[in-house]
Amino acid sequence: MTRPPRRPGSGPRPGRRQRRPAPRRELDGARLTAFDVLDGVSSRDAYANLLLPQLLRERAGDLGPRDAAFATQLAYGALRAQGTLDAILARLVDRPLADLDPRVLDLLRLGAYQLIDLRVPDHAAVATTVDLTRAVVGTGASGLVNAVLRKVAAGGDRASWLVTLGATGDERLGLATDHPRWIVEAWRDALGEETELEAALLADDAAPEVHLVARHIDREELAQQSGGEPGPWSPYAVRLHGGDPGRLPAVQDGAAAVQDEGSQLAALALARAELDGPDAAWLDMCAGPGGKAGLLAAVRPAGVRLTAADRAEHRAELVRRSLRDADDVEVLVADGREPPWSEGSFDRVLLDAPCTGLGALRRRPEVRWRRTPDDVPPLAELQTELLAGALRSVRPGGLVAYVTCSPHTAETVAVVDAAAERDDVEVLPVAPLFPEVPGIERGRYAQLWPHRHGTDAMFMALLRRTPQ
Ligand SMILES: C[S@@+](CC[C@H](N)C(=O)[O-])C[C@H]1O[C@@H](n2cnc3c(N)ncnc32)[C@H](O)[C@@H]1O
Repeated sequence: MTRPPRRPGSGPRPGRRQRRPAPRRELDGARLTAFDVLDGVSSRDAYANLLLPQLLRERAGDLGPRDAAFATQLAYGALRAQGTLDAILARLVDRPLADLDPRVLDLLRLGAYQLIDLRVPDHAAVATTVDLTRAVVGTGASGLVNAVLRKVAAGGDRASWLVTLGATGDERLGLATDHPRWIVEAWRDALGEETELEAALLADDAAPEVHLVARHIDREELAQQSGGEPGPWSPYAVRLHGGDPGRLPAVQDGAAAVQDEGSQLAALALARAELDGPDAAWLDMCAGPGGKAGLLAAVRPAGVRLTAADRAEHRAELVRRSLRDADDVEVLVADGREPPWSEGSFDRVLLDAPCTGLGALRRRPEVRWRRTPDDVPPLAELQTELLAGALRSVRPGGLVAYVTCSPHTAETVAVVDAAAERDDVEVLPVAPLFPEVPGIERGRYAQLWPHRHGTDAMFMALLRRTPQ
């Protein structure tokens, strides 16, 4: 094990007489880093996918690659498994979990995760968590942590605990696959059948591969440079099995970028669809941070001008960076519900709408516990208004691609079905644009799934504003 990273406030307090420290095992840097991620998520609403890489960068001198990988597994795994861990801990702690010091609860989650899901020996999981408790909370809390974790260990692994918890139906499915019950129900509804549901939820609980998009580099060359393989669906995708994509020359110089293969297909749906009449002005209406705009800029035919807009200034700035080397692009700060451009200005419009993100939970492990069903109706209202704005922005005969990284019916089929009731709107089927991708039909629309396609659960619909 490498040296544990120093944390602010962990040194001796000035002005106090130093007692000789009791001999103690060295703190485990990977576990400490995982704890710091859980603590940031609980106490400051941090995003684990931003905080963890930052901590790993800051502590690179102290943590070796194996420590970094273990810290990632621990932090992401314990965050994903929070519902199951809390159900177990609630059985063993003699007060509501909300009454515990939040740091103690996070330490219990970290220890319990190692016991029920990882093959960490009981004594190592318990002893390292007790050491960590002494260091970050104090000796007073370590007795409780020790006692509770011993009971978790005595209860066996996750499968045994599921039996002990006695859950059935959707509750069991949620506990087995790390999803709150309302998301289990939303995925069942979106899948439209039962047989694949558990596989879909399990795939949504696994760590995703990193996908690259080859924007201005031959993808075979990118595959060679990165040690990855061409993706099965997008002609621009390379799938990586490890390594830090930020170190690749092609990513550093903007010729390639990190982008889920499903997001690539969503941008390609707009670019591939046939269009009658002029085809010179494209709009990405909700473009921040610029992933799909970057691919659209790279694949558009010569002579097409791309406008990319976002309501948030800082997101528009990220789009500017993503498009820094592209000619004939314009980046605007604009609200798609009340756009500054004239009606019918564009031939093709991409609306990658703000959504719950239920299709990208693999990348944001804590989001499944942060989101609630109450988030859905206001987002559906915003999506409906934005789709009306997109249809106003496109010329008669032009195309709108409506995309979300959520499969939730209220954010997908319901929004597009309602728009399609208009006399001047026609639905175009998406699946024929991707004959090489099996199993994407969702009625007239398309839906990607982690268990079928190894991508985020992206939804895509294509609408044509019919000439009147
Ligand atoms: C799903 S993200 C878009 C991701 C982006 N297309 C990409 O591939 O990188 C949705 C974006 O919509 C923006 N947004 C939210 N409300 C908006 C509005 N009323 N008008 C324009 N943009 C909006 C958000 O700031 C966010 O950047």
